[in-house]
Amino acid sequence: MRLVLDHLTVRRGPCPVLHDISLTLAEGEFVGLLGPNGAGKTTLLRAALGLLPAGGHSSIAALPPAARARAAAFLPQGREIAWPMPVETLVALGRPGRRPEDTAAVARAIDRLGLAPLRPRRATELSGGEQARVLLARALAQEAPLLLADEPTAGLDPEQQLAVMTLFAGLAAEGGTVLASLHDLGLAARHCTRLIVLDTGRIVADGAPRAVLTEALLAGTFGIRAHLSEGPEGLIFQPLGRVAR
Ligand SMILES: Nc1ncnc2c1ncn2[C@@H]1O[C@H](COP(=O)(O)OP(=O)(O)OP(=O)(O)O)[C@@H](O)[C@H]1O
Repeated sequence: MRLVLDHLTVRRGPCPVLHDISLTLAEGEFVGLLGPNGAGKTTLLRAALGLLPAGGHSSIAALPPAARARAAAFLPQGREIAWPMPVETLVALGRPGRRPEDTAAVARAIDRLGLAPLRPRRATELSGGEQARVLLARALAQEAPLLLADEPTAGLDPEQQLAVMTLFAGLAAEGGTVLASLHDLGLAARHCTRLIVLDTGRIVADGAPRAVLTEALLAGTFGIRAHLSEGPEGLIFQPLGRVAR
């Protein structure tokens, strides 16, 4: 499902923290939403979903609540689980209902995140990274055509980070639309089909990873210099140092 944002603007107090964002995400795209701390990534995701008051238009926020819940799944930034319930019960919260297809969707989400061994454990007794994967499984159990994820790889070990990026690329390859905020530019460069970079609430770059991650953008927006090359398995990106802005 397409996501269309048209002149989306969010104010916090007197200051706009998201300025006039217009973009269209198509089926089959895995888009990395990048930008330094405070750039507006979380604000954009939440406003697109209608979770924040915003000016302009979002095709998802405009839907009635039930249609919105079917259209879009959201992984918020907060990862702490407060409910002492078994992993399987928590994942099933993403897919309430007792039809066979609901049970199958929950089982698929548990399987996709490699959570089978943790299924009977109490969610509050898992490690931080394990809890993060449980919350992602809950979002995936919705099997919505659009997935918005706020820093989905934060707190995960390298294998699990790669697993999540591969999973998201697979969802896009199957026709889904994925928008994920990311701080790891290497993972974004390698796995995303498109990168959108925010800086102080505005889009400063949008396109294929190789075209977006220029020396000038890395220095001007992120304050870093980096190595970027084409490897046999895709782009290789390694931050090398800070630069004066
Ligand atoms: N409740 C709030 N009240 C006032 N300002 C806010 C509020 N929430 C966020 N902001 C401001 O909005 C701007 C964008 O914040 P946002 O959380 O969207 O950034 P981000 O790109 O997701 O950052 P990070 O990478 O640190 O998670 C920041 O300047 C932040 O200080």
